[in-house]
Amino acid sequence: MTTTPAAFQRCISPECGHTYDLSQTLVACPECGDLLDIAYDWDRLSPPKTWKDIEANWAKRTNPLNFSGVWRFRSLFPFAKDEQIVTVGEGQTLLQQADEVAKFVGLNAGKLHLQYEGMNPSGSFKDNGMTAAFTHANMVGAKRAACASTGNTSASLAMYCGVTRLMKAVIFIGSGKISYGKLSQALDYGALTLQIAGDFDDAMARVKEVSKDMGIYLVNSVNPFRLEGQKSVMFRVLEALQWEPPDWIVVPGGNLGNSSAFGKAFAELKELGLISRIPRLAVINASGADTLDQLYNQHDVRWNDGHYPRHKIAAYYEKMDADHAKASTLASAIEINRPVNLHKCLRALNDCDGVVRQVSDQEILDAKSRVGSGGMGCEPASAASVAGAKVLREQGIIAPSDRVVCILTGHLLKDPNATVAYHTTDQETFNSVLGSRGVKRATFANRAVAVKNDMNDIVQAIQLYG
Ligand SMILES: Cc1ncc(COP(=O)(O)O)c(C=O)c1O
Repeated sequence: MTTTPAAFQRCISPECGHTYDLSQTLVACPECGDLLDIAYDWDRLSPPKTWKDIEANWAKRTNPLNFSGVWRFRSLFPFAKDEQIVTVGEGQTLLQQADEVAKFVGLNAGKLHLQYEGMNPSGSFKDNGMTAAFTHANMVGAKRAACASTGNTSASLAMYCGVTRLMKAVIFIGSGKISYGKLSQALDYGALTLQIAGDFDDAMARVKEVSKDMGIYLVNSVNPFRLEGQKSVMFRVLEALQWEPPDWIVVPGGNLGNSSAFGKAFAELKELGLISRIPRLAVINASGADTLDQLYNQHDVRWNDGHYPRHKIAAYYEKMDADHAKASTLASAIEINRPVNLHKCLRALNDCDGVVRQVSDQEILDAKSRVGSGGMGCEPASAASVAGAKVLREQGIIAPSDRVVCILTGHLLKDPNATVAYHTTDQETFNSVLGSRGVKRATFANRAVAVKNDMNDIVQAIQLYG
């Protein structure tokens, strides 16, 4: 008789590979300190054999689990019983063909798709993973949940706590390191919000310590359950493309949870025989927070069957500390110098024949304005994906005929300051918000026209500019 459960936690290091029961609350392997995966013994779980098997599960949309764009794929991450799942209807997001943005990127018409994760209930992709972590927190009877955040994780956690009343949210943010849109969510949804002196990396180190000491459930993406939910972004992309994998997935890289989750999703889908080809993955750093790009492209750090060069990574961080280097980009959501999922991301890059690039704040804002002109828009960090796709196109790594999916991770209204400053005619506002970050011009600005409250002047302005 087997005693190992069909779903369990497992250390990602092949040298360790220790497994743990789902009932344990862990954010690192107790044996070796590396990251943990949720693993499945598929032979005992009778996984779906075809996409039709999966679709059959969601015929009943009145079941909230099938309404959720995350949980309707639950047969691909079966760690919870239906009655344990906590959902607020997350993941109702859209893959949209974007021909105007394709022109900007340098792709043929019909070849660029934008995955609008800003349409989630809290306005960012985080809800995909939060519903999964929150479900696990509920399974283990947590009463408090905590995170460090650049703003979107905290908004999402605060929302799940506010809606369900199942636990209390404790949020750590670096002081001055969060946009007002995101801060307003945490405050309004009733989270205990701790602004600590320091940046995200400082807040992350603290929340880990405090959670351990006080037995608070940690929902940052070091929590392996988060990434199980985030796999569903790729399931929805495939669904929208009639289950035909694109050539490229391009995603902004901050803590590297998305990229790690996407790589895991594709590796598992291939193992299950649901796809025959894995798309290539491009992870895009902001230039002011480029740890992955530096390690991958300058220091040749690779997954190497799980034997990644720890000494090189440690030396890089030691130098960063010695130099007192701090991340700095107006894409505040990815202003992170110590990405917690680095090792998993290296695995994803290996599995998806990946590439890493960095883009400047100027490139991010120009790309953002092109996305916005398409009518939905995104926050600055999200536009790193589009800016990165453009760079890869220019370098000839992405071909004009490749089918590319860029992930738009957060809603335009999360950070209106950057957007308004980009379009402003007021030099002082431009300089204080953008100029200070090295942004020199608003290439695609759509300036407001100042006009007297006078019928003739208004008509003239419309005739002139409209
Ligand atoms: C809008 C947005 N984009 C991208 C990221 C980075 O995602 P990841 O940490 O999965 O790399 C974040 C993380 O906070 C985010 O809020």
